[in-house]
Amino acid sequence: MTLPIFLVGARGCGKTTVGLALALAQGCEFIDTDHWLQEEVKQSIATIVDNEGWDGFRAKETAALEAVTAPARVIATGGGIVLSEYNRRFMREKGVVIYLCAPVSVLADRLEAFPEEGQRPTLTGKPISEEVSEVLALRDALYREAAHYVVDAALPPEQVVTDIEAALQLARAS
Ligand SMILES: Nc1ncnc2c1ncn2[C@@H]1O[C@H](COP(=O)(O)OP(=O)(O)O)[C@@H](O)[C@H]1O
Ligand SMILES: O=C(O)C1=C[C@@H](OP(=O)(O)O)[C@@H](O)[C@H](O)C1
Ligand SMILES: [Mg+2]
Repeated sequence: MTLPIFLVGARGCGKTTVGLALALAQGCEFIDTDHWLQEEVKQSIATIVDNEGWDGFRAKETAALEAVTAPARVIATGGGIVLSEYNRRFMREKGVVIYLCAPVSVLADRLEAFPEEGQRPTLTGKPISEEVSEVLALRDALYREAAHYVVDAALPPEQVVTDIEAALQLARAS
């Protein structure tokens, strides 16, 4: 049975985009915790945060992570999933965790081009570039703590998929 594959990393690193391509390449099912949750509660993340605050969203996010975790799935998580120690341990124990790592400039360029405000309400109230830099400084160590493998997510999506597949080969051989 194939373990679930969890993709973690900052907003804009490509978890959703690369996750879908990886699932197609591996013949696995693809699930995105944010999409699953928004469909489940019929509300955008921005609305959940408006109504219940970030703590309310984080509790729902953990429940979504638990609900979607199953073998033979590629699971794209939200950028803040690693804030919870429970989530970090859960993913490491249940599957293979890949950190899609990209520099602030790449992340900020992507988020400026495709902000998707309903899915990504501001975390700090600051301009995108400043926010990305501040948030990544706080979270990079958490992504690394959660991950079994780190890949360069600044590369084109097809190359990121190939690099993840190489990491998965290593994981399966060990
Ligand atoms: N490797 C990549 N190269 C170029 N653009 C990318 C790459 N990965 C994602 N993108 C683009 O960046 C934006 C954010 O990607 P997304 O997959 O939603 O990131 P995340 O789910 O990590 O927040 C999208 O518009 C997507 O097309
Ligand atoms: O970084 C974060 O705290 C968040 C990232 C978003 O997902 P993406 O990383 O897919 O944009 C989404 O879960 C929510 O807006 C919170
Ligand atoms: Mg996403």
